[in-house]
Amino acid sequence: MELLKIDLNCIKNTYKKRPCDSNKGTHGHALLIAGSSNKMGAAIIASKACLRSGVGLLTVAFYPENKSVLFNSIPEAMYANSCVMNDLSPYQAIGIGPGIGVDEISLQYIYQLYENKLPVVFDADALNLIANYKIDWNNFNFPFVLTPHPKEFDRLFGEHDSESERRSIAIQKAAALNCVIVLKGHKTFITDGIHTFENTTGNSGLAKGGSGDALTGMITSFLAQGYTTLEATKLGVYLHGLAADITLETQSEESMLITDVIENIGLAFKHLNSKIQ
Ligand SMILES: NC(=O)C1=CN([C@@H]2O[C@H](COP(=O)(O)OP(=O)(O)OC[C@H]3O[C@@H](n4cnc5c(N)ncnc54)[C@H](O)[C@@H]3O)[C@@H](O)[C@H]2O)[C@@H](O)CC1
Ligand SMILES: Nc1ncnc2c1ncn2[C@@H]1O[C@H](COP(=O)(O)OP(=O)(O)O)[C@@H](O)[C@H]1O
Ligand SMILES: [Mg+2]
Repeated sequence: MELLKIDLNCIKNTYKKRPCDSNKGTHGHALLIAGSSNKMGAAIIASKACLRSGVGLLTVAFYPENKSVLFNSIPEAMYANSCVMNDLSPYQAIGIGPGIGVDEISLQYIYQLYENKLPVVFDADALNLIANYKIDWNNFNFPFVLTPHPKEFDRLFGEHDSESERRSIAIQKAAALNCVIVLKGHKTFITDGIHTFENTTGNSGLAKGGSGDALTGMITSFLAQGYTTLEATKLGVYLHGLAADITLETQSEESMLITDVIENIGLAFKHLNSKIQ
């Protein structure tokens, strides 16, 4: 199977310019299920990255006691009480997992998705819940993306000794589960079981807590805007890495924070737009 590079040429063919007569409804409404009392940072990071990636509306679902944390840091986002999150009709895409924890309460979020038809990004603790509670993949009758780092990948699909072993299992699993798998790392690998891609952007400034949470927000944003699971993951992974590379102009790989990277998503879009006629 040919390994295609996710570079500017590839992304130029994926990215659709924003129409000048659009409105917030045109760009979709994303639902992020993220954060818990000790990990509200994960929800804030994912939300900011989601909004910076062009979504029309964003609702974040988590425990009610943390409501003010969201409103104080992201006034653009709306809030849904995660305990009564049974009406998914307002949304176009769902991202679930960053910082939600792996207890029985968080498990309910996974159960609530069973009847859903919207595309879903499963990340972080959502992946750990699927692994810990041996959730049957047949419950997921909707398009979905898995975004594991190597440790999460091994929790889901068994221990592997090398990255090449993980890549070949990822291809098999993506084909069998009819999903897209994003195996994160230095050169993030993406597969839908038919095609394989390797990202060319990003640097070790991203090797810090919260970087993956931002990626989940970005991919969810692109799904809500109508990109397919494969397009949304390619765009998200490429722009996430490009924003980190642009951040090297003002920060080092050591000093870079994921919040700096999120602030540069705009420059990453500008760079991409400047290359498109
Ligand atoms: N500010 C926050 O609230 C943060 C919340 N986070 C959340 O905390 C929860 C736990 O996630 P973690 O990922 O930290 O914990 P995990 O225990 O799942 O994984 C952490 C370990 O995975 C390994 N790993 C990661 N990437 C690797 C790579 N490319 N190659 C080899 N090994 C690799 C490393 O050994 C690392 O210590 C998640 O829900 C996550 O979303 C984290 O994202 C950190 C920031
Ligand atoms: N050395 C590196 N070079 C390029 N990208 C990296 C590097 N290390 C980590 N990343 C990227 O940073 C993100 C880390 O995600 P993850 O491990 O889920 O972090 P967290 O859960 O703390 O948010 C992934 O997108 C990964 O590809
Ligand atoms: Mg993560």
